[in-house]
Amino acid sequence: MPHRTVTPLRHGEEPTADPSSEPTYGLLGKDLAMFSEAGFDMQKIHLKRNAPIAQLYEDAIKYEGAVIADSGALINFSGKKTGRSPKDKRIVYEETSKDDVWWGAVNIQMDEHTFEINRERAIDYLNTRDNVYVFDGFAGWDPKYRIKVRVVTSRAYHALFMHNMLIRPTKKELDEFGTPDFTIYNAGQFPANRFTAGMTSQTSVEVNFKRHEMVILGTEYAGEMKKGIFSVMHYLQPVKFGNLSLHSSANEGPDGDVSLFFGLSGTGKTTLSADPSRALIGDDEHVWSDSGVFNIEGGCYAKCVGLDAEKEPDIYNAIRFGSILENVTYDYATREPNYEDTGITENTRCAYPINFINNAKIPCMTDHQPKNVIYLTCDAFGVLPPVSLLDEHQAQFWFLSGYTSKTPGTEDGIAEPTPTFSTCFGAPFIILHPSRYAAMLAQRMTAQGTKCWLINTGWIGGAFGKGKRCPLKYTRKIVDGIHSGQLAKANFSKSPIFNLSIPDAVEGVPSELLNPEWEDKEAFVAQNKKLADMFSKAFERYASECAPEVVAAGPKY
Ligand SMILES: Nc1ncnc2c1ncn2[C@@H]1O[C@H](COP(=O)(O)OP(=O)(O)OP(=O)(O)O)[C@@H](O)[C@H]1O
Ligand SMILES: O=C([O-])CC(=O)C(=O)O
Ligand SMILES: [Ca+2]
Ligand SMILES: [Mn+2]
Repeated sequence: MPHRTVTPLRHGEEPTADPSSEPTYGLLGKDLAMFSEAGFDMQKIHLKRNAPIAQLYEDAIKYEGAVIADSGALINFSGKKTGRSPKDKRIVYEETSKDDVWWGAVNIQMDEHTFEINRERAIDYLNTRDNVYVFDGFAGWDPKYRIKVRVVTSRAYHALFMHNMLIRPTKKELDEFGTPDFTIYNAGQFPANRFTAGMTSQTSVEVNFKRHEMVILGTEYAGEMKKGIFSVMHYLQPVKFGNLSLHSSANEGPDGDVSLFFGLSGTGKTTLSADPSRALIGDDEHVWSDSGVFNIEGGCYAKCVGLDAEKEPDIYNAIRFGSILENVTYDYATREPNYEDTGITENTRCAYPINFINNAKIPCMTDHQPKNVIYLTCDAFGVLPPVSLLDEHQAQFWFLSGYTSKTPGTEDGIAEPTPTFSTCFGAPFIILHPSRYAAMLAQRMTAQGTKCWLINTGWIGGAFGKGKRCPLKYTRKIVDGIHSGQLAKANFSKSPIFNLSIPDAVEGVPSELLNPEWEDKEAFVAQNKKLADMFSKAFERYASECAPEVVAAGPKY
């Protein structure tokens, strides 16, 4: 490609006025025809494929009201929706996947015809835009199991987000990209028609495994795209390859010991996997294959609320040119992001390419099998110990339960700690019956002799309102103790009701902190029972699918 020098522009002049010399088109012949066949008006729309970061910045600033932060990151806003919309997510009922999908509250059915209507609505909308952005990249670092993903969107910010979150192709890979394995049509700026069959709001996020497509209407929250691809992997990896997809972060120590950190949103996957003494494989979505562990993504999507340069330096320093801050407010005079402000949402985020983390392991995969699996839970009841060791049946019980608690303030209408049981630590993303993932996990952990730990990053010394959140510095020490092998050698005592094995000492952590018991012992036991009741109720729906030992590994009283 010959270089073209652009002379200074006059006010209002477009730098890419001549589309034939647009360096980022990169689509010719068959590749271009693919867009016409999909319904795009190629005479009219200005298609920018894998555009350079700088161009996406310019467009986001010009057309979307984005601004540049003092660090060089791009600050964007997602509009009305500032989090995912699980109630508006649907899976198309069709013959190729219908027998594998776990239909119900998590995977809501959509018929094929309605998908066609929404797909056409999305493409019609995109055809009305002057600029349409395409990002072609990969999901999955292991070349054996990766898929080619195409994102088509009307917002430069969405293209940059997926540039950061997918695996970026080399020039050669882009030239030879060919037909994608999966395509996202993101028309999130445009609403779904509420009178279309099955629509309950103006938001619709829908996945069609037969067409290998996803359509987004009525939400501009960028996380929908990332978690949409995760859902695709939760189907493809087990069904096509026999691999286990995981809502977890992963890192590797200097001796090649791999840890997986499972946990629901906000429990600490990103925070705890960023560890200066270990190489980061990834912060949110992985696959445990026959040959090891690989990251699905090319980037991280970190929570920004209360972000502190001293407590989380790796994440703080990753926020620079190329990173996207989402729904973070800023000081108008200095362009400094205000991480304390939750005025727009608690769920402020930053998306950055994983290579912005100093000790990222690139390529983001390992041929070592996990030595430690850590379940993260943020317990607002103040019942669970900061760390405990689970036996193999408890490991399955806690995985299927997927417990954490939401705390007041995070969501509207949450007045007291609200337990959430999100199976496989990620119910909104799973496609198959949870017992299929649980069985694969158990089989792998047993085969590898993997140890399973439960870490409570939530309240200790009392429930929410009385106790305090376990200080991050102590949780980090606990994680260090797991990695050094020190914790496995500790003496353990059993907790009441939940029967968890609690170590008596962890280097750098005050011993009294390790035992969750409150001064008021009666109140502590009552609180244990309250939570245990919730566990038992939540587990009812899985009980018939698991071995009696797994059911028996739950709380007893
Ligand atoms: N003891 C602790 N351990 C871990 N995180 C803590 C602790 N105390 C407070 N935090 C805070 O909790 C939050 C954990 O969020 P994190 O981004 O790691 O969640 P996540 O599991 O990656 O969620 P998601 O899947 O939504 O990305 C951070 O804001 C972190 O600063
Ligand atoms: O998907 C999102 O919006 C953020 C995330 O990682 C999660 O909720 O697990
Ligand atoms: Ca995260
Ligand atoms: Mn996540």
